[in-house]
Amino acid sequence: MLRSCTAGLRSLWALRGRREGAARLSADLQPARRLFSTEKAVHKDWALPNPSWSKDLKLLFDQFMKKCEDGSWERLPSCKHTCTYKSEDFKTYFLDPQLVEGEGLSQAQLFTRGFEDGLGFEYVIFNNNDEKRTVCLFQGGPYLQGIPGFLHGGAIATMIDVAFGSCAAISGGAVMTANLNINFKRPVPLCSVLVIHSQLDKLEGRKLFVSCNVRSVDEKTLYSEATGLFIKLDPKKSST
Ligand SMILES: CCCCCCCC/C=C\CCCCCCCC(=O)SCCNC(=O)CCNC(=O)[C@H](O)C(C)(C)COP(=O)(O)OP(=O)(O)OC[C@H]1O[C@@H](n2cnc3c(N)ncnc32)[C@H](O)[C@@H]1OP(=O)(O)O
Repeated sequence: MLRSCTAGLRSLWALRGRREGAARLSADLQPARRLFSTEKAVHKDWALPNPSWSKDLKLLFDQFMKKCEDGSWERLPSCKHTCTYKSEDFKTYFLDPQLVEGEGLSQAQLFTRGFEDGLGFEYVIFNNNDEKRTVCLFQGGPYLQGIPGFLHGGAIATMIDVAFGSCAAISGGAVMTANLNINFKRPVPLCSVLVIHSQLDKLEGRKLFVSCNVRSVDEKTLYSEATGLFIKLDPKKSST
């Protein structure tokens, strides 16, 4: 079931014009930290198989878990309510203390994890840190329909953005999407499994250029190709 979102949450990341000084932030963020820390109680990892996962998705998951055994790949855990992975910079520099007053962040959750099992985004991301690439295994559920029987392009774009974000974060840490370009080449049947291969192509100062292809499980069908630009957040800039 889709959950409701407060007006405050909608502006969560649109905070560049309202940044506070670092000293003031560290004092004012105390309520925010309390909110985040209470969420540790529900620290479930959603990037693990559940009964809605198809045979294909489970099979691929097992294959990649095997690749993790020698340390070359790692599975990224995924939490619904709070980010634990390299997200401290976001909290430190981008969280508006005003947002956490009242109901604020208590209802915040990751967009892609806001659906009941199997209805929305079912996915897991594996990182290869040495090769600076990721593989995202994604099953798009019935609530992500666009054209009848097919996945909504926005859902594909969302998943590409998430996969890119993880790939860019390998080298960039706290990054944000600046640009996404997607070529949708074939419609994706609803509830099918997609494999998104992302890689870092170029690192230029704070700019991380990434690209990906989105394929069927057997790799025979190329559904989409995309490129993206991510910017490593600059703490000096963001605290002025
Ligand atoms: C991704 C997270 C990964 C880490 C976190 C791990 C947690 C994991 C947990 C859970 C996974 C969840 C994953 C979610 C993934 C979703 C991500 C999103 O949806 S992000 C929301 C949408 N994006 C925005 O709202 C940005 C809005 N834009 C901005 O805030 C700024 O424009 C920003 C930060 C992108 C850049 O601003 P400046 O002030 O820091 O930097 P300036 O000086 O403007 O640009 C730096 C360089 O980049 C170029 N640049 C900037 N934007 C460009 C653009 N659109 N196209 C081309 N070049 C651009 C500039 O020309 C400049 O280049 P020159 O250094 O001069 O060569």
